Amino acid sequence: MIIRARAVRVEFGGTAILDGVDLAAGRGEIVAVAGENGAGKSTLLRCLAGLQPRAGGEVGVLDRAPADGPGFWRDVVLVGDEPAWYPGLTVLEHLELMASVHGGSPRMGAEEALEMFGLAGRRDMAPLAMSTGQRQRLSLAMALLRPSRVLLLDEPERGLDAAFRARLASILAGYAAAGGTVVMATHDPGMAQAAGARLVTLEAA
Ligand SMILES: Nc1ncnc2c1ncn2[C@@H]1O[C@H](COP(=O)(O)OP(=O)(O)OP(=O)(O)O)[C@@H](O)[C@H]1O
Repeated sequence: MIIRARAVRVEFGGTAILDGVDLAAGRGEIVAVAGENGAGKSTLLRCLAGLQPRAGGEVGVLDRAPADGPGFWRDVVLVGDEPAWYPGLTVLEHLELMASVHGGSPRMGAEEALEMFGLAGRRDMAPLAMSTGQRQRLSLAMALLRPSRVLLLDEPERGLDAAFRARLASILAGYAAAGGTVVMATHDPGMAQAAGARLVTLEAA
């Protein structure tokens, strides 16, 4: 198993938000976590990313405990809240920066990412001058350009139009077909199904 969470418990202020949560994802698998607002999907993803202290249970990612350190983030990509954009850098330059930081082995070139994510016409813009959905496309493009083995996505469909959600489903299916593992929180079961995801529902604790 690439990802294994067992009996996870998270508390905020003494109240359990997650209790007895199990989740597993293998190589080449996409797991979509559904559930009502507040069920704890983002919290679970943060546990998998090693960013959320647990009151109980175990979490393993790539056979080790997730830890917020460079070794971990070389294999794992988390796309959650909107990232901070670098002032003065264009859309293309953000992608080039990501490609160069990741040591000459990006999963695709910056130009290819622009095409794949429908941003070719926005290449010279500042990210903050783009729409919400366009900025989400750029977040995803930067995540998919990096070499990785695990993608953790928190509502990746956020702000995306229907046509691009369909494209995202096929991009994620391709990532999994190449051996990657995806866990995503989502409110779009159709997109999850189109990606070939296994759907699990998180009940509020
Ligand atoms: N830092 C925090 N302090 C206190 N409570 C928190 C904190 N973070 C999250 N919570 C609570 O934990 C619960 C789960 O939140 P979480 O964001 O994980 O839910 P979610 O399933 O991702 O929801 P949504 O579908 O709205 O994104 C919520 O009730 C929220 O209020």
